[in-house]
Amino acid sequence: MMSAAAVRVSHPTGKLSGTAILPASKSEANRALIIRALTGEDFLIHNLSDANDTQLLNRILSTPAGEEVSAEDAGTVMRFLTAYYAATGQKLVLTGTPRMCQRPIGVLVDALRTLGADIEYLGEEGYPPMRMKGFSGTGTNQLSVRSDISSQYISALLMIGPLLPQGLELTLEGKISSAPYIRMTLAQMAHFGVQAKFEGNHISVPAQKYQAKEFTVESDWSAASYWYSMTALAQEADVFLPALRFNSLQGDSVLPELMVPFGVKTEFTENGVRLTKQPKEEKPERIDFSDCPDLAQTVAALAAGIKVEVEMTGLESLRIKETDRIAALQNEVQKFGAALTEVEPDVFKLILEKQPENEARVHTYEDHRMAMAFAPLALKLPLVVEEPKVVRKSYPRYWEELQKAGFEVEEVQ
Ligand SMILES: O=C(O)C1=C[C@@H](OP(=O)(O)O)[C@@H](O)[C@H](O)C1
Ligand SMILES: C=C(OP(=O)(O)O)C(=O)O
Repeated sequence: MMSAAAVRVSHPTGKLSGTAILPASKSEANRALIIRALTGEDFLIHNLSDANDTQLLNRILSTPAGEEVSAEDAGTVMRFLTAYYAATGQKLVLTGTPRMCQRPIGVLVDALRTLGADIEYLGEEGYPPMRMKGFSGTGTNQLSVRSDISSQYISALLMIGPLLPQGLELTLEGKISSAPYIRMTLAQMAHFGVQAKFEGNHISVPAQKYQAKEFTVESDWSAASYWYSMTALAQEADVFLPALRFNSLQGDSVLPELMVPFGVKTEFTENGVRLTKQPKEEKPERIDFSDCPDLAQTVAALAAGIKVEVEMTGLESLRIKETDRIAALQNEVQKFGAALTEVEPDVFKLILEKQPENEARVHTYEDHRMAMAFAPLALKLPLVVEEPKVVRKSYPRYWEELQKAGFEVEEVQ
């Protein structure tokens, strides 16, 4: 199924029940892997994600680096390794997929150069591939970095901060996008014995040593979002998601609150989360995705599927992810009778225009979240998802878990 050109997805009963297995968080796993590499010691990371983004980083870090390393399509791998190779003075070429070479990295490279890294762009200035040429460490420890493009640049810098001779004093300029991911980085650094201070727009990381220590990766709240969407779309639903925690490091754990207006009830139990349907109480208001950009596609697809008009903001960073996610959403929601229109700068309104297509064919733009966000709409009408293998980036078992939940997933051309 993973290699099929497309899958036809349907759900004969529209009723969902049972347990769905989530992948572990690739964000937490990739931070733990980088920090483990920085300690130079071996310790166990439990529940390491089977996501390709994590398996790839684990492979790269556990084998001697050759002359060229590919981060493939994994943003965290590209950004975290750039800082890691800079700080450890490794000399090699860092590249990725053609799309990765269109995802900007200039803010991070400029910051690392200021710290004393020698980095050369091999293609377009500001974009991978880059040649990492060593680290002189003669730079300052004071940095001002734009924080409105990607938090991954900040996380990458923070993780190498304790190893720099004078630590790191980081001033964040502009809006702080994806802020929970910065807090996740600091929380994981604290787990490994490194104390930092985040006040206002300033982060201070004194020079320190990481302590080798086991770490357990939590289940992935971003992946849970697709089960929230399925619960909202099903006629009846009672879904159990094991191992999700209320006190999560992940910003996407806002889902229980965010999904109330869509009619999903969340109960936390000792072993995980139970999702059931409840009446849709109120119309969802304008939703700001600045702190949880990976949930935007889930919500846009769901709103089209349950025919709820919604306003979405905080979407700037979506243009530079696995694909231009705004353009991709605008194309695909149309097939479900909706339109996503920018009504004022950075405010997008999803409105309902016409009847959904019979058996819509969803294009996935090499973006795992396009496949996973639209597949739940099969609870309403059968649909076709192209390039189903894209899910391997973060949730390789996605289609198997759908089948367990009563979906029919059949290979087609
Ligand atoms: O640090 C991380 O693990 C991530 C940060 C976010 O990216 P941006 O900071 O680029 O928004 C998020 O979209 C991505 O899936 C994972
Ligand atoms: C944006 C994502 O990943 P990355 O930026 O790490 O490629 C994602 O998983 O939605």
